[in-house]
Formats: sequence, C-alpha cells, structure tokens
Amino acid sequence: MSAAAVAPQQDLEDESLLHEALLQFLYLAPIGLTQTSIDGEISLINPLCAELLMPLLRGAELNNLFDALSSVAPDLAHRARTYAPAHGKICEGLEIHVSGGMDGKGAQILGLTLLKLDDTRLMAVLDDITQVVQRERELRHTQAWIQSISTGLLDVSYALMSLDAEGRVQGWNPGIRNLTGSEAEATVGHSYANFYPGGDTGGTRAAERLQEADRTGWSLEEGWVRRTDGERFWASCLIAPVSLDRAEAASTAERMYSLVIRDISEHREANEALRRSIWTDHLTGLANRRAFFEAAGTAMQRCARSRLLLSVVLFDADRFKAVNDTHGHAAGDAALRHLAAGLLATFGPDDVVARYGGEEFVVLMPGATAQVAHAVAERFRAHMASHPVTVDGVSLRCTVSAGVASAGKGVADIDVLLQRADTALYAAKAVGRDQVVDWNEAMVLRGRAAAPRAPR
Ligand SMILES: Nc1nc2c(ncn2[C@@H]2O[C@H](COP(=O)(O)OP(=O)(O)OP(=O)(O)O)[C@@H](O)[C@H]2O)c(=O)[nH]1
Repeated sequence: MSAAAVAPQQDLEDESLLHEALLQFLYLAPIGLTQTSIDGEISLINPLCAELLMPLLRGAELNNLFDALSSVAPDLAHRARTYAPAHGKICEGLEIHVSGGMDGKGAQILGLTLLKLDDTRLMAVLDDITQVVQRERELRHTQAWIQSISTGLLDVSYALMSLDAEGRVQGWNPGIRNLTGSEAEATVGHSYANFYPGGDTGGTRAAERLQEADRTGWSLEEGWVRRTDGERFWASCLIAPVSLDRAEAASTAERMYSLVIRDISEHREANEALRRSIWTDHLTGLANRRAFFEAAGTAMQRCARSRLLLSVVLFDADRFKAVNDTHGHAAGDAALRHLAAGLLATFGPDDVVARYGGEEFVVLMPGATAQVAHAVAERFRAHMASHPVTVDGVSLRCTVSAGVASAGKGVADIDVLLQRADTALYAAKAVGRDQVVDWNEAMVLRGRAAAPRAPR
C-alpha cells in the first residue's frame, strides 16, 4: 500500500474516531448539548438536552431548536440570524421559564447559552437551573432580612415579612406572632393583605400598594390591624421593594418586597391628643373657631349639592364684663363652661357648636330653616335666662343674645352668613339683650363677622 493510498484512509478513520469521541462526549455530558444549523435544524443532540426540551414540544417532533423554544424564547431565531460576528456567544445564561407541569411542581427554569461555531453551525448548551435560581432567590430573601435587621429592626415588636411579586408572604419573623397572634403556617404563602389595615381588602388594593412601592420606593399606611384574638391595634405598615442589584434586572415575576408592621398605638394616642388640642377650645371643650370653619366649609358644600338650607346662630353673653368685674375671672370662666354645656345639651348631633370668640358662640345647623334655627336658639336663650350657674356658692344668671341667618339662594359663603348673623345679633343687643333676632334684608350689614380664620 502506497503512502498516498494510506493517507485518505487514515484521515477517514481519524475523522470517524473524532466523531465517535464527540458523540460519546455529547452523550455523557451532564448538561444538554445540541448542534444545529444556523436556522436551528438539529444535527446532533444528547439525551439530556432532548429530555429538557421534551415538555416544550407539546406532541411535536424534536427537529428544530428554535421551534421547540418558540413559546418561551420566541426571539431566539432572530437573534441567531442577526448575530454578525463569524463566531461567538449569541446569548449566555438566558433564563427560560418553562411553565409549571401537570405534576403540580413549580415552574422549571432552563439556562441557555447559544454559540455560533461558524457560518453554518450553532451549538446550544441547555441546563436545568431551577435550583440555582431558587437558591439565588433564597439568598436575596436572606439579604432582605439582613438589610431590615441592620436598619434596627431586631426588636420583635416589629412584624417583618418578605413578600413575593404577588404579595404572598415568603418569610416571617416571630414579631408577627407577638403582634398579630398568627402562626407561621397561617401566614406563609398567604396574601399580606390579611395583616394590613382594614384586613383582607382584596387583591386589587394589595397589588396597588406593591405598585406604589415600585413607583415611589415605598408604600406607607396606618390603620387598625386585627389580632387573631379579636383585639386590634393601631399599626404603621411599610412596604419597600427589596433593592438588590439583581432585582433591577429581574423580571416582574421575580420582584420581592419587605413588609414591616409596627404597633404605634401610643404614637397615635399622642397624635390624637395633639389633634384634639388643635381643634378644641381649652376652656369649654367645644370645637374652636378653626374647627368651625373646617366643618362649615364642608357642610355648606354638602347642603348646596343637596339643595338643603343651612342656618347659623351667633350667641353672645350679655354684659359679661360685669360678671367678670363683679365675681372675678374664674367665675366668668365657670359661666362660660355652663353656657357651653347648655349649648351642647340644646342643639342636635348634626349641629356644629363652637366657641367663636371670648364670650361668643356659634352654631351651624345643616338642613335647618331660619324658623327651626330660631326656635332652637330661643329655647336655649330661655334656658340660660332661667338656669343660673352656682359658683362658690354664688348664683350667677347669665343671659344671651342671638342672631340667626340662613343660607338660601345666592348665599354660598360662610363669611356672608356670619356677617348676617352678626348683624342680627347686634340688633338683638340694641333692642335690650336676652333676645333672638333673625336677619332680614332691611338690616344694614355690619362689617365685623367676616373674621380671620386663625385659631384662637
Ligand atoms: N372669664 C372670662 N371672660 C372672658 C373670656 N373671654 C372674654 N371674656 C370677657 O368677656 C367680656 C366681654 O365684654 P364686652 O365685649 O364689653 O361685652 P359685654 O360686657 O358682654 O356686653 P354686651 O356684649 O354688650 O352685652 C370682657 O370683659 C372679656 O374679658 C374668658 O375666656 N373668660
């Protein structure tokens, strides 16, 4: 045999050995491998790769890689076609989410690396990375916990949960049991909405809060949270997206959040006290001027919308200077408290009773005609005239004068209404005090009552 005749034979043997070795390698490789044409036609495939692609075929034959992956990675063929370099990585570690199987297991995630070998051939490396991704998620959870703990949340009076993209609780700390009485079994896997102010407010609002957290960086709400024993507490609930580098790149389905619930009942009581002090007159406990104007604005709008009348009565204690001068300021204060209590007892729950100034009081009566307002004001006047208050054993009789005005057509402004009531009150004083006078068109308006709205 000549050397020339032997050489091609040797080449052929070498090539077939090489091919055999490649097949062997493909067959034994612990990852899915397939060689395809540029259009994805499969020329070589190992069993693991075929196994990984099988759930995606839905009965079709496994001839083309891009066809097999079309439902989960539809742009792959395009990416391969438009990849310009002569060879290289078309994509690396592309996460392909295969929807959950009929066996009830969670979604499988494949990692795909696609290599261009030359102008005619591609090599795909496919791996089941479900557990790797799961581990990464767990790591992110852990980091979320560490983040929260490092910002001073070691105290178990905080309930701390990690949430998945759907708002389901993924992890929890013992603070949840302390605060709400809930155990882990009843918590993990369920919507966080159960722990939110107002209880289970339905999926839409729960999702809205997560969206708000995505948009603005956090979502904060306060409200009552019910404990499993039926008790409730005032809570502040903060949702924040877990901001890890990978989370930015992660798909929406992979987003995660942390939820912190704090019992702020004491804080609320302090706020409530502050609120009360802002809106309440210290001496009498009635609404103050500021509260009156707030309530009046709302009531005027409501009555205008439903075409209801609205009346205002201004009261002023008669010759009060003399009470102070004769019996002392403390006795005057007692007389004012007596007057306030009488007003509350006389007017209805829908009426707004407020201290308007020193010895002046105002009542807003939504839905009341001038006649009704006059009648109730008259009842109060008569009560004050016939019920003296006893201070330090001394009986003080303190009468009041009143002016009544009603908002009918053309009066949409509380200032105008008060100005009319004040004009009528002035008239009541002028005709001898201890009177109730209604405003009428013949009266010349006094300019005083359109008063500034600063709190006293
Ligand atoms: N004790 C006490 N007196 C007050 C308070 N606020 C206002 N006054 C007094 O109420 C008196 C009001 O006096 P005037 O405005 O002269 O009116 P009046 O004496 O009531 O006379 P007429 O309104 O004309 O009937 C003043 O002496 C004020 O000091 C208060 O909070 N406590």
